[in-house]
Amino acid sequence: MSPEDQALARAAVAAMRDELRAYPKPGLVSPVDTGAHDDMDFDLMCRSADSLLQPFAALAAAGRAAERFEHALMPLGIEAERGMLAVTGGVNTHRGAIFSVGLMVAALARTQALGLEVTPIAVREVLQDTWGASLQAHATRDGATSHGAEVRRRTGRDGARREAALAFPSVFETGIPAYRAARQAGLDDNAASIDTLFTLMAAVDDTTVLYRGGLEAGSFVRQAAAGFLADGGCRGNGWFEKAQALHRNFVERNLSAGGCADLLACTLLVSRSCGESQPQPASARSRLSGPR
Ligand SMILES: CC(C)(COP(=O)(O)OP(=O)(O)OC[C@H]1O[C@@H](n2cnc3c(N)ncnc32)[C@H](O[C@H]2O[C@H](COP(=O)(O)OP(=O)(O)OP(=O)(O)O)[C@@H](O)[C@H]2O)[C@@H]1O)[C@@H](O)C(=O)NCCC(=O)NCCS
Ligand SMILES: Nc1ncnc2[nH]cnc12
Repeated sequence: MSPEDQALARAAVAAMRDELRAYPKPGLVSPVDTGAHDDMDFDLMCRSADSLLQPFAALAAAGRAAERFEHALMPLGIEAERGMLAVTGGVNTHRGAIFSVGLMVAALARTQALGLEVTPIAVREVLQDTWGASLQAHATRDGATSHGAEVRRRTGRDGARREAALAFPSVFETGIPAYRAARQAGLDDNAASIDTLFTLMAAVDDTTVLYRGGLEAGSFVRQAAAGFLADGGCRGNGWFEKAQALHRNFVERNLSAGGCADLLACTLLVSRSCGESQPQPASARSRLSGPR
């Protein structure tokens, strides 16, 4: 594995840790509380993210060499899932992230290897050209016993595998533009991440929500997120308290959009790898972010 592969793996884990640190995220785990989860907390999730350093470096190396999804990327992903479950004592902390962030890592590495300028458009095109056909086959593969497959049978809604087959519209058409606009408006990294999370929640069919609460819960999450954004999102007055109130509401309803959290991590990884997020001066940070 090259130093470039290792750097990409470190960037991926950093993006996942930043997603974890962001607060307030409705129903999700953060340093403040465990949200709507009784089997995982912030420390466990950080250990889970850290366990992915070596697997992501291996995925970067495989991606750089344009190795095939079925023969290289998928077995590496399954191996990473095994490692994660060993670290967490069997709790599914990051199965979705291994898949989505792992594919971003592979696509970023391949984009570098081709000598292309690393932009969101280039990364998406490389993902599509290199693994698009395999990801489409993966999306329609029958016989999976996952929660996502059960949601598909019960509701007809698709999740992570369809998202990948379409080369992650939620990341490239929703998350990255939202994060870019939020940073350009002067929001600090926490507020921009929360604003992006709400934008994703308003747009995505998240199978973790649909598994727990069915289509009704899916509509509630999308409407709650759209309402927050219509009120100004993280640019509006009192956004922090409003997001905290929604967080409490989601916990009461036992809802949490784990898939959107993964898509936020993908957004942070690709945005930063494409040089889209520069650190801000401390004065702007304290002016725009709510209390932590
Ligand atoms: C492709 C797989 C991810 C399998 O996908 P499938 O949909 O068949 O199965 P699930 O096991 O349900 O996993 C999907 C996970 O993806 C996240 N997700 C959900 N909706 C979306 C979406 N629209 N777009 C993208 N991603 C989405 C989500 O992951 C997060 O939530 C998990 C934790 O949530 P929690 O509520 O706690 O859920 P559980 O523990 O399951 O249940 P309870 O607590 O309620 O009891 C956590 O994983 C987050 O990351 C979905 O869970 C994939 O597994 C696969 O094919 N793997 C093979 C390896 C591979 O190919 N890797 C590729 C390497 S590049
Ligand atoms: N912060 C978080 N809380 C719960 N599930 C998640 N999956 C990925 N990130 C998560």
